[in-house]
Formats: sequence, structure tokens, C-alpha cells
Amino acid sequence: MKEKGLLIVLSGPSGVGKGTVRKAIFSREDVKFDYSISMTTRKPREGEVDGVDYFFKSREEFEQLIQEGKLLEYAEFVGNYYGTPVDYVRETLDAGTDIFLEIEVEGARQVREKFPEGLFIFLAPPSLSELHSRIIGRGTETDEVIRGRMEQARKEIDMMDLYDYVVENDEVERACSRIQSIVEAEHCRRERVQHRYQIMLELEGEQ
Ligand SMILES: Nc1ncnc2c1ncn2[C@@H]1O[C@H](COP(=O)(O)OP(=O)(O)OP(=O)(O)O)[C@@H](O)[C@H]1O
Ligand SMILES: Nc1nc2c(ncn2[C@@H]2O[C@H](COP(=O)(O)O)[C@@H](O)[C@H]2O)c(=O)[nH]1
Repeated sequence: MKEKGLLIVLSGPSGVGKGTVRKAIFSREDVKFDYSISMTTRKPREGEVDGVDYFFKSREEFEQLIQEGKLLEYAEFVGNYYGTPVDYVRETLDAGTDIFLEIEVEGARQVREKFPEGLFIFLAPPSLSELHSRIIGRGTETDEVIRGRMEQARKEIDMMDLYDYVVENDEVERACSRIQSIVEAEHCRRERVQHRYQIMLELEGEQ
């Protein structure tokens, strides 16, 4: 039977650099995993493209998707819905390809319940003041939204111990390399477990 792909979840507070790090990882030539494009009811930012950055939906459309069980997880984050289409994730994993989700903390908690065998990585800021500077520096949110996201960030940072790994995003390329190393190490660990299991089966067969 074909081995399933690895589900990789990158989470962390808004503005820490998840999107920046994810794009930098996917621009590397040796990357073999796929990216799950999320659904959202947020309005597109300048330059964002439907079907590339997100699938942009109305609230009615999003609620319909929830009703139909089309989302692996979803959360309402500072006034908008965000969610992961379940079919694409399952098909990719079944095809033996790793899939990468970049989602907020409540969604990550839901994914953990459904896929405890996934790899959960928390991207942490060097400090709260640096997080604040980054989110302001991006220049995409109003002051009110920034306040909401910073408030949320304090709660999210409190949950980082629930993750398999915490990676500091001090410098983008360094954070990418750390994440890639973690994924490689996880693959090696799984191969060892699988190998051990096969040997145990052989031993049992001999008895
Ligand atoms: N290591 C870094 N050092 C300095 N600035 C960074 C670093 N990583 C990201 N940034 C900057 O921080 C800002 C926020 O980054 P980004 O949009 O990737 O965050 P995010 O976690 O994806 O945010 P959100 O969750 O709101 O989508 C951007 O302006 C980005 O250029
Ligand atoms: N629970 C989910 N969270 C998601 C998903 N896709 C993105 N996100 C997170 O939402 C916030 C805000 O994103 P922004 O693009 O408006 O800045 C951020 O933390 C994203 O990581 C998802 O499918 N599910």
C-alpha cells in the first residue's frame, strides 16, 4: 500500500510571518510538498488573486460549505471566516504527497483532533513588540483590526506549548531552513517506525 503524505501545519499569530515564510519555502527548488489554499470571507488585499492566495467567498457561501461538511476545519478570526477545504487535503495525502497548511491557532487545534499524526509547527515572533511592528509595517489592516489581531496574538502565543515544534521567525531564510529540517527529520522518524514494524511482523511470522 502507498504510504500516505505528511500533514504539516504552520500556525502562529497574525503578522509573525507565516505567509512570508511559506512563500519562501515554496520558492525553494527542493520542496516536495503541496500547499492547501484556504477559503475566506475576508475581502482580497491589493494584489491577492482568487484561487491563488485564497478562495474568496461570501458569508453565505462559506456557511453553506460548513453545512455540507466541505471543510476540514474553520474558524472565525477577527470578523472573518477562514477554512481548509477537506477534499483537497485528503486527496493529496492519499496520493502520498505532503500537504502544508498555513492557518491560525483555533483551526490548528481542530486539525490536531482529526489528524493527531500530523506535524504541528508554531511560528513565534522574536518579541511582541517586533510582532506589532511587523503587522503595522505590512500596512494592510486598519488600527482597529490591528488591535484585534494583537489581542488575539496574546492568546495564541499562550498555546505554543501544544505544538510539536516552535520555530522563531527571526530571519526568513533561517526559519525556512529550520522548518525544512523538521519535516525531513519527521520523515526519517516515520521510516524508522515503519521499518521496525516490518521487522516485528517478520519476527512474528517466524514464531
Ligand atoms: N523574519 C522577518 N523579519 C522581518 N520582517 C518579517 C519577517 N517575516 C515576515 N516579515 C514581515 O512581517 C509582515 C507580516 O508577514 P506575513 O504577512 O507573512 O505574516 P502572517 O503571519 O502571514 O500574517 P497573517 O496571519 O495576518 O496573514 C510582512 O510585512 C513581512 O514582510
Ligand atoms: N483556521 C484557519 N485559519 C486560516 C486559514 N487560512 C488562513 N488562516 C489564518 O487566518 C489569519 C488571518 O489571515 P489573513 O490572510 O487575513 O491575514 C492568519 O493567521 C492565517 O494564517 C484557514 O484555512 N483556516
